Amino acid sequence: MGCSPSALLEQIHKGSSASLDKVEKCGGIKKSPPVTNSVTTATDTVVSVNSISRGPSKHGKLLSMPFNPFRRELGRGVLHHRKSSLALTPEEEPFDINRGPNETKYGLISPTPKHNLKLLLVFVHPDPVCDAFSKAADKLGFEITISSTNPGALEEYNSKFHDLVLVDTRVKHFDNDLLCRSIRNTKGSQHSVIISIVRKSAFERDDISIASLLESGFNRCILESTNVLVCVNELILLKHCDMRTIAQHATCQAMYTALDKCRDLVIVTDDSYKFQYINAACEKQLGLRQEDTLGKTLQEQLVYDTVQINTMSSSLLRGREWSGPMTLKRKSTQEALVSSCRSVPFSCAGRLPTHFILVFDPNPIDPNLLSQSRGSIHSIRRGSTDVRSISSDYLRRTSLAKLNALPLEAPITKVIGLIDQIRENLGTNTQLIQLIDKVEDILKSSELYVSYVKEDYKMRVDEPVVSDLITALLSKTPQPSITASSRRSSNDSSVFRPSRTGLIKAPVALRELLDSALTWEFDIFKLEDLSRKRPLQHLGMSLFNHFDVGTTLNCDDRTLSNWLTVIEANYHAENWYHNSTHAADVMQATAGFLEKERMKSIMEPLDEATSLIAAASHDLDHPGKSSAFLSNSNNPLAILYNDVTVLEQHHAAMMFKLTLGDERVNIFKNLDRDTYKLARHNVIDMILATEMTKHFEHLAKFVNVFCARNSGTSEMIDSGHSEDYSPILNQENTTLVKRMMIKCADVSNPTRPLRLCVEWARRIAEEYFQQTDDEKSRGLPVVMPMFDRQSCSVPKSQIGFVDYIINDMFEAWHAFIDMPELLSYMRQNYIRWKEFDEQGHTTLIHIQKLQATLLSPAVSCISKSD
Ligand SMILES: Nc1ncnc2c1ncn2[C@@H]1O[C@@H]2COP(=O)(O)O[C@H]2[C@H]1O
Repeated sequence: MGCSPSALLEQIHKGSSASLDKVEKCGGIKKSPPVTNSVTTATDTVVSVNSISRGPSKHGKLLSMPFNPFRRELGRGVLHHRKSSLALTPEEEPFDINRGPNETKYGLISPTPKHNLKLLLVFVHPDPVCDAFSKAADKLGFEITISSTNPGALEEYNSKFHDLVLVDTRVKHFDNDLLCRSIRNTKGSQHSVIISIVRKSAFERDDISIASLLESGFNRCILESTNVLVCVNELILLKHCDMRTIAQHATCQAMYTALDKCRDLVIVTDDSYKFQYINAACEKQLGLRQEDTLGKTLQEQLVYDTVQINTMSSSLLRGREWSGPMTLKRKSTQEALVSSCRSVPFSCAGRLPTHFILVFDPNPIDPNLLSQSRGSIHSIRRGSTDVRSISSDYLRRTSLAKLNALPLEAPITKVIGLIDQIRENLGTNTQLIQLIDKVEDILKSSELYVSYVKEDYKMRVDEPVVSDLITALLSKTPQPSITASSRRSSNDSSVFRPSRTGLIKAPVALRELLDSALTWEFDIFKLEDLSRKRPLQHLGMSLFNHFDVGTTLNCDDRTLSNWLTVIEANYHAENWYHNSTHAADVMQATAGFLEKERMKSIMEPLDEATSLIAAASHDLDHPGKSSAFLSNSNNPLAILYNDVTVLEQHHAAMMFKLTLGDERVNIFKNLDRDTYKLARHNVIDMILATEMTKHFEHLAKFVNVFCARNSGTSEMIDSGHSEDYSPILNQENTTLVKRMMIKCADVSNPTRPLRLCVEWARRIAEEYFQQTDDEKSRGLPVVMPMFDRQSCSVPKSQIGFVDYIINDMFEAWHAFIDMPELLSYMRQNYIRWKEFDEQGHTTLIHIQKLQATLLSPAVSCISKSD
């Protein structure tokens, strides 16, 4: 589009902040009723302004512009203290950051834009009124000429072309009408404002002399005054209303001339698409005549498809520009043509758009070009218009082009690029094109997974205890933490103190137990017992050895052992659930997963090492309280992490702080910079993935990539192992696997043998109950009221946990990693929880009794010694 007529039009309307109220030749942009020459008193505060359109313009289309100078001045202080924003020239206009969108500054065309305003005072007898106006003009920086004779005044005017002429008409010393007519007959006088000063009494009777004054060419009559301030006020009004309007008039003339000469097709409508103006190119190319279009709508005359209009309206009515192809009909031939359209809303008054400007490219879009990629063109040829698809295609193309031009390579840009390629090859299959369009629209959403959780999932939870649990786990409520002092356990230390014996030599029973460290039935509670609550130290070293982590990190055993010691010391032994036994359990599960063939084929040694490290430290320094509790207690950690992923951020940060804080525990010290960076990234990413509020996001991403070929996870499970899908194993997908792995390890307890599963359930329930107790005693909001030790049904909570969190995740995970034992334990345990519930074994006491009887072999290892 060559020159930018829409911008030109905007200049006129926005710059003037005025409404264009009259199009003489053929109607036009209407907003306010036309006003006539009028009279104001110098003491009036509200000013009505006369029309200054004198004589038909060349194009005959415009205009007079009523304008309230106070509109933008209210609340801005005394006018003469600053340059007014109602400037006559662009240079005068100050930069105003508070300017609204409809008040955008544009220059006004003015014959002599930069000069000081020139005032001619015509007073036969200079008197106090003359004096007052003279002083006022001086204050405003006008260049003043005073004349006391008629011919003298004319001569002065002819030599200086004053912007403003004030004629004392109170006494008929000479023919005021004649003077005014003579000035008006001077070439260029249309740029001058001529004002008659009349007596106060002139308005008290029906004075026909006023009418005759206006008739002879005076713009306005104002009242005599000897008060300088009143005169200042009057002159300001004259400057900003009358004189500015002249400049606006000139600007409009210029702009409309430009519009009539430009090649683009320009249409101005009101907000109901009634024609207000069409330019010459529009008349010529579309076979329309301005006269015929007046009062008619765009739909009646030009655009027949309301869908197109509606699409455009949704943007315009919200004050936004719109662009897209539009199918127009040539009046003369009834031929349809598709033209690229840009439309802009603007407002003459108020905030809502009052008018729309539509600018069409003069070169119609070649329908064949559209048909090459979209089936929709066939409908255009037939005369009907599948505009929605054309339009969306056009927008897609432009947005894609923009996207491609950006120096970005996000997965979504790649995907959208691929989708576009697919669309290009779909030929005329409109159904598939529509599907692809839908897919693209959905993918463009930034909340791809979150909304699924919000909308659908939680609503299905009807059991109160489950609802409490799921809401607490999944809700993105802030996650503060407890105070630093209470975070330390009695034996912990953030600085490593080397043990005198160096590497710990495990007793035989413990070593024997560790021989089974890679089995899914591994008895972690026995390890807790045998290791005297240092399971992480022993199991960790054993697993590090097994996976040769020392070699991968180029790190000696002592440092690895020291690291485990420090990490374990920074778990809170007093926590029922989130202690180092849980860390060891997660590490053990991770090791079990890493042993599987599928994982071995994916994981590099550094992946294995960092996965074990992440598992061991994933809940480091956990305060034993849920995120919601911590949020409500305004803990410094919540402040530090701005309530976002507080605990997980802290676990990860704490791990690096401890590790890097002492060379003797720094297991990364021998890595080169790049490897360290990668290791650090891996560990942080995995720890952060354990945040439950992102549970479904991680699960869905994993399922999308690794289970996508099958219609659902259950199908994959039932059909056994899925050799049939092999997603690309790039770094991004490996990351998804590692996230899923640590997530599954983190909540694997319901998939362990019943004895272990029940003990974990008891421990987590105990931790939740303690939280509820704490909340009550501290007067904090009770986050999970159903987790009350008196009334909570532990089996119900476990059934819900499996139903809503565990089942889908482990089905998907099994489908990937091939561990049927996960599902069989999960299902057996589930049945047992149902039985316990039916039998009324619901409270912790009941569960403990069951542990002592039914689950007795583990009794000695699973009871919690202090
Ligand atoms: N058996 C369980 N019953 C209920 N909630 C559990 C169970 N196991 C784990 N969780 C919750 O799942 C969460 C996973 O992340 P966290 O380890 O931070 O905290 C864990 C517990 O809040």
